[in-house]
Amino acid sequence: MLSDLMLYLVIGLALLLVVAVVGVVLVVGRGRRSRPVEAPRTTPGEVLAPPATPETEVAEPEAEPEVAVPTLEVPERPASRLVRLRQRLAGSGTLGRGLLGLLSRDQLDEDTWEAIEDLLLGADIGVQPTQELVERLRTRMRVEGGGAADARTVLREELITLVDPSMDRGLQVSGADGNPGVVLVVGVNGTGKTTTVGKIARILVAEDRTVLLAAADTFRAAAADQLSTWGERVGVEVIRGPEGGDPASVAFDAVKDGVDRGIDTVVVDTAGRLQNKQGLMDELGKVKRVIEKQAPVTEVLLVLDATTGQNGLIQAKVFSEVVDVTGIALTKLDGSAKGGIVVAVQRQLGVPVKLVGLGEGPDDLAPFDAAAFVDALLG
Ligand SMILES: Nc1nc2c(ncn2[C@@H]2O[C@H](COP(=O)(O)OP(=O)(O)OP(=O)(O)O)[C@@H](O)[C@H]2O)c(=O)[nH]1
Repeated sequence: MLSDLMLYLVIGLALLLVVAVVGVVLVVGRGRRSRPVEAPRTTPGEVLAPPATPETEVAEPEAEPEVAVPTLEVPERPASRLVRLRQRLAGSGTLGRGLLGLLSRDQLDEDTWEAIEDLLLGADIGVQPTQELVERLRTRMRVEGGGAADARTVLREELITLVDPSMDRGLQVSGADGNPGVVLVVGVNGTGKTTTVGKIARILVAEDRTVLLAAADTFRAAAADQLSTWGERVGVEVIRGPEGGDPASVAFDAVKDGVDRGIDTVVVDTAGRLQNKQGLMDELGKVKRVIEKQAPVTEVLLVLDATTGQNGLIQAKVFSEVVDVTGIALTKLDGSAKGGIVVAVQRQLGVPVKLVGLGEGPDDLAPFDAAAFVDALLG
């Protein structure tokens, strides 16, 4: 009897306990859900997702508020970029396919050779290199000729010879005697100069080098902003000056900073207004002289737009007379059916193409390689 009473008492207490626990859980849960969300604090210029409206209820389960940690991008390593060269050029590889089609004909008559010549000239290879190539192709096809496979081998070898695999295409990004390497980037506005500086910074970061960028294009504030954005994405500092200020002073400050801080490479973006040759000569000459009070310039990289054809060659000539150009970055090769400009510009300046721009994406800049380029052309 007494034990029955005790049993009912225990069951009753247990039920009470369960009701109490469920009640507490419900009250706490509701309290949490109705807590207003704090609007995130922003500072000017910060890019954030649209803020949640205060007082709105947040759906369950409640997540810990995310702290916006700026994540740095990890740029692609240069070696894997060459794969893209093949894809991008294959799209506009009319030159390679056209040449192969003609050379594989059973009868290589005069009309065919003329068509081959027209194709080469149309791809901006230039008159002299075209004649040389056609001459060599004629001889070899006569001696070795016959069949599409042979045509491909002969054409590949001769195109590689024309592009010249013996040229040193390494970008000089290292300084001597503890100085940083200084890369001075020159070229007409719109060729992709600022973009190329940003892309070079990414390549250097991918190779674990410390980098500083100098926005010495002080004529357009947007150019410095553009460069700052490139820098922020990979954690590279950008030295800039007041709009309309002296470009040489920005370049000097950046290189001095680079020397003081033991930076590996300083890349200097310049303005390339071609209003007249004397003005350009004065400006670029001063930038280079002033930099060299701190450390020697190790590379003068001329940025050329591959789609501008003969115009690009004229620009190249003017710049090479003003500064001692040591390498060429050929941009927008992805949008050009005129890959032959590589040959023409190297011949004109006697300077190697060291980098090629293959698109607007951040890692669309690849080190140039003669064999990979020809293979990409031939598809
Ligand atoms: N398709 C393609 N577009 C490119 C390439 N390189 C640069 N561009 C584009 O070309 C345009 C001009 O590039 P910028 O870097 O601003 O040219 P810039 O010579 O510095 O000109 P300013 O900034 O006016 O001094 C931009 O829209 C780039 O995205 C490339 O390799 N391929």
